[in-house]
Amino acid sequence: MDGGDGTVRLGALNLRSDRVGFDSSPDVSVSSPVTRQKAAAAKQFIENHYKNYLQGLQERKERRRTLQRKAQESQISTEEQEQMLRNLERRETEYMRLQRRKIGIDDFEQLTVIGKGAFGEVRLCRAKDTGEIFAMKKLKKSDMLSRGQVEHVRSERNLLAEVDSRCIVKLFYSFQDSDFLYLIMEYLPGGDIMTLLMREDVLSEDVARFYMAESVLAIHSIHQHNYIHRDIKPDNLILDRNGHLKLSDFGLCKPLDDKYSTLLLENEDLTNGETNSENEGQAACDRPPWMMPKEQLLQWKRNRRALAYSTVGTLDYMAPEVLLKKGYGIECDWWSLGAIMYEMLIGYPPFCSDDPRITCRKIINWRTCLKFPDEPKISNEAKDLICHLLCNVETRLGSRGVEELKAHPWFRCIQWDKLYEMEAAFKPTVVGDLDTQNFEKFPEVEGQPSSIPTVGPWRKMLTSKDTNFIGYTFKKSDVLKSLENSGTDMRSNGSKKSPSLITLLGQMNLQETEISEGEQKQET
Ligand SMILES: Nc1ncnc2c1ncn2[C@@H]1O[C@H](COP(=O)(O)OP(=O)(O)OP(=O)(O)O)[C@@H](O)[C@H]1O
Repeated sequence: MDGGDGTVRLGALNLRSDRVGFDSSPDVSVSSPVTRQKAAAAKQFIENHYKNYLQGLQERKERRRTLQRKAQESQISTEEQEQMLRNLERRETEYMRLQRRKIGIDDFEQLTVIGKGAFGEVRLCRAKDTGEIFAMKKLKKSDMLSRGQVEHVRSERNLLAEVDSRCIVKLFYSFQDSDFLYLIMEYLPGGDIMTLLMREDVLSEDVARFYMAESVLAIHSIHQHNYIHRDIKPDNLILDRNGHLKLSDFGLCKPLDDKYSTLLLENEDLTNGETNSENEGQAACDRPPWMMPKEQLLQWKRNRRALAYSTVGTLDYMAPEVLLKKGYGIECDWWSLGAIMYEMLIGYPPFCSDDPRITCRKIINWRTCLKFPDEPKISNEAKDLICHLLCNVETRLGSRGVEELKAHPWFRCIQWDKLYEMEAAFKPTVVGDLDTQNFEKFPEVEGQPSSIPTVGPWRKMLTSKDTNFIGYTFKKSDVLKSLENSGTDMRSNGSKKSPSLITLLGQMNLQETEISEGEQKQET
C-alpha cells in the first residue's frame, strides 16, 4: 500500500513518514469510556504500526546506502561489493519474514521454575525452533490490573527493551495471551545475590567490592536512561555463568502499595518525617539485629526467602525518602546499594527486624539506628562508604553523579572500564545450558500456561482487559545481530564501522515489531 511517494493509504488513513495520524478523528463524544479507551488504543496502535513501517523502510534504504558507501571505501572488487549487497538483501528479507511471524507461548517449551515474584514466576524455557534457552517471566494480567501495576510492567518492558547494556538482563521478546504477559529474557544461570548471601552468609571485602562495583555500573546504566529502580535488592542482582552481575526486575515496585501505606499511616509520627528526639529514635532501635536472639535472626533469614515470593516483599533496602513518599530521585537506588553492602559484609541488612513496622521505623530513624556490630569486623573504608550511602539525600554519595561514588577509597583498586572483562570474584558452578543448581527448587503447582488456547481464533480475541497492555509486544530478532555483523565484517575489511549504522541497528533492535492478542495484526 505504499503509494510510491512515501505515502501509505489504508481506508481513512493517509500517512506520511513526517505526518502520522488520522485525517479526521472519529466522533467518540457520545460513546462510553470503555469504547473511547478502545478507540484511543486502536488509534494509537494503527499510528504506531504505520510509523514503524515507514521508519523501517527508511532504515532499510539507509542501511543499503551505508553498506554501498563502505563497500566503495573499502576498495574491494565490484563483484565482492555486489555479493555484500546481495547478502544484506537476503538478511533484510529474512528479518522481515521473522518480523511478520507471531511469537507466542507455543513457540517455547516450558521447563523448570527458577524464581517466583509478586506477580508470577520465572522459568527456564527452550525455543522450539532453535533450541535456544531463555528465562521466561510470566505475569498474571488480572493481578497486575487489580494492583494497579500496568504502568510498572510497561516500564519494565520498556526499560529492558531500551537499555542495551551488559549490566542489564537482555530482553528478547515480550508478548501476551489472554491471561498472562510474558518476558523472554536471557537466562543467567549463576543464581541471584540473595541465594549467594544465603549460602555464604558474609562475603569477603574483595568479593563484595567486585559485586558492589558491578552494581554501581548497572544502576548507573539505568539512571542514564532516566529510570529509577527504587526496589534494588539482592534478589534483583543476578549472575551470569561467568559470575558477572546483571540487574533485573524493573518497575514492579510493590512495597509502596496499599500494604505499606497502611503501615505508614499506622505510624503517624513517621509520616511527618524523621523523629527528632533522640529518645524516639532510640526506641525504634532498641534491638539491633545482632542483639536479637540467634533463633530470631535465623527466623529472619528463613522469612527472607518466603518474603521474596510474597506480594508484600521486603522493605529492608528501601530508602527513607521512598518510604516517606517525600519525593525521591536516583539517590534512592544508592541507598539500597548501601544496605546491600552492609548485608554482604555483616550478614544481614542494617535495619532488619522480623516486624516490618520496626524495619520501617529503623530506616526512617537511620541516624540513631545505623550501627555496626563488633563482629564481623570490617575495614574503616568500607564503614565510611556504607555511612555515605545510608545517609540523607544531600550528603549521599552518587547524588552529584556516579563519579564521586567510584572515587571512594574503598573502590581504589577497581578498574572500572575493565570490570566486565575481568575474571569475576566468584565463579558459579554451571554444568550445561539447563543447569538450575544455583536456584531454589520450586514444586510444580499448576504448571498449565493458560486456560485459553493460544492458537486458533482465540488468539485474536480482544478482551476489554487487553487494551491495558497494548504496545507490550516486542521482538529482538537475531537476524539484526547478523545485520549488525555485516557491519563488523566490513570493519574487518579495513573500514571503520559507521556510528550511524550502529545507531540505526540499535534503534531497529528496539523497535516494536510484533503485535499479538489485543493488538490485532495488520499486514501491509
Ligand atoms: N533472566 C533471569 N535469569 C535467571 N534467573 C532469573 C532471571 N530473572 C529472574 N530470575 C530469578 O527469578 C527471581 C524472581 O524474578 P523477578 O524478581 O524478576 O520476579 P518478580 O516477580 O518481578 O519479583 P518481584 O516480586 O521483585 O517483583 C529472581 O530473584 C531470580 O532468582
